[in-house]
Amino acid sequence: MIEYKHVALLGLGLISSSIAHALRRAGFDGKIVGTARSAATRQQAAALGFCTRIAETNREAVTGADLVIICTPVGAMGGIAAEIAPALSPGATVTDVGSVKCRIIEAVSPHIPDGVDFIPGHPLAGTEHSGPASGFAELFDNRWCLLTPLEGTETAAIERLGTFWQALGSRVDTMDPSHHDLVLAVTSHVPHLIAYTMVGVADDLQRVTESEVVNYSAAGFRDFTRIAASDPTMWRDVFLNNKEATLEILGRFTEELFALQRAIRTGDGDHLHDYFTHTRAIRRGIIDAGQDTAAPDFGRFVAAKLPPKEPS
Ligand SMILES: NC(=O)C1=CN([C@@H]2O[C@H](COP(=O)(O)OP(=O)(O)OC[C@H]3O[C@@H](n4cnc5c(N)ncnc54)[C@H](O)[C@@H]3O)[C@@H](O)[C@H]2O)C=CC1
Ligand SMILES: O=C(O)C(=O)Cc1ccc(O)cc1
Repeated sequence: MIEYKHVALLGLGLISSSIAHALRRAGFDGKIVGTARSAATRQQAAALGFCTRIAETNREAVTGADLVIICTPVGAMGGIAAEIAPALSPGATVTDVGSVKCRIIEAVSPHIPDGVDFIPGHPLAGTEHSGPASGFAELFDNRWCLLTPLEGTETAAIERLGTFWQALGSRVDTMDPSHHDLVLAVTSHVPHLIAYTMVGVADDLQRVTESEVVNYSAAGFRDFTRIAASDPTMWRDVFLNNKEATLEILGRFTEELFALQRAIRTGDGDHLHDYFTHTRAIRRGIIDAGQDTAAPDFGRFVAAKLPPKEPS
C-alpha cells in the first residue's frame, strides 16, 4: 500500500509522467503535484491531465509533500535540492530517478535538512522518448528499481519508498551507489555511447554510399539508431556525472576491441571463434538462469560478476 499522500514530481518528462500514470493505475488517491522549468512544458502537462495540480515553481510543488521525486536531468539536481530545501516538510522523503548515483548524492545531500530523508533511486526502465506526452503506466512493470540509501537512513523510510515502487510495478533492490555506477556503466552507459558512435560512423559512411546505410540496415543497427535517438541533455549529464566508471569500462572495451581488430587483421580465426563462443555462453547462461533479455536482469547478472568498486 502506498503510504504517501502528496507526491511532488519535479521535472515533467518521460519518467515523471510514467510515475503519475502508474500511480493512477495503482488507485492512488492522494495529490500528485508536478512542475517543470518551462511554462510550455507545464502547460502541456496540464493539458495531458496526469497531475492533480501543476505548480509554478519547485518550491511551491514540494510545499506539503511527503514524497518529493526529482525527475530532471542529472546535472540540474543539486541546484533543485538547494532551491527546495527551505520548503521541505519535516518527515518528508526526497528521492530521485537519475541514471547515476554518486554524483547526485554529492550534489543533493548537503542541502537536505535534518528530519528529511534523502533516498536516491533509479528505475531501470525507459525509452528513447522524452517529454510529458511520452509517459505510460506500464513503463516500470517487472523492471528493477534500485535504491542506494545512505548510511543511517531509517529502514522504515526505505521500505516505504520500496513499497511505492512496487505499487508502480517495479521489483526493488538496494545497492551501494558506487557499485551501481560501475554496473550501469557496463549495462547502459557505455552501450549508449557505442550506439551514438556507431550511428555517427554510419552517418559519415552514408555520405559515400548515399542511402545504403538506411536501405539495408539490419535489426542490430536499427536498435542502435533507436538508442542514439535518446535525449541529448540527459545523456550528456550521464557521461559528465559518471566519468570515472564510464572511462574504466570504456578502457576495458577498447582493449578487447583492439584484440579483436588484431585477430581480424592477422586472420586469427581461433581467437574470434573462442571469443564469440564465450559471449554466446554468457547470453545462454542468462537465459538458463531464468533471466531474459531485459536490461535490468542483465544488470543483476553483471552485478554478480563485477568486483565491488574500490574506494577512490
Ligand atoms: N529516459 C530514460 O530512459 C530514463 C531516464 N532516467 C533518468 O530520469 C531523469 C529524467 O529523465 P526523463 O524523464 O527521460 O527526461 P525528460 O527529458 O523526458 O524530462 C525531463 C524534465 O526535466 C525538465 N528539466 C530539464 N532541464 C532542467 C533543468 N535544468 N532544471 C529543471 N528542470 C529541467 C524538463 O523540462 C522536463 O520536464 C534523468 O535524470 C535520467 O537520467 C532514468 C531511467 C530511464
Ligand atoms: O531505452 C533503452 O533501451 C534504455 O536503456 C532506457 C534506459 C535509459 C537510461 C536508464 O538509466 C535506464 C533505462
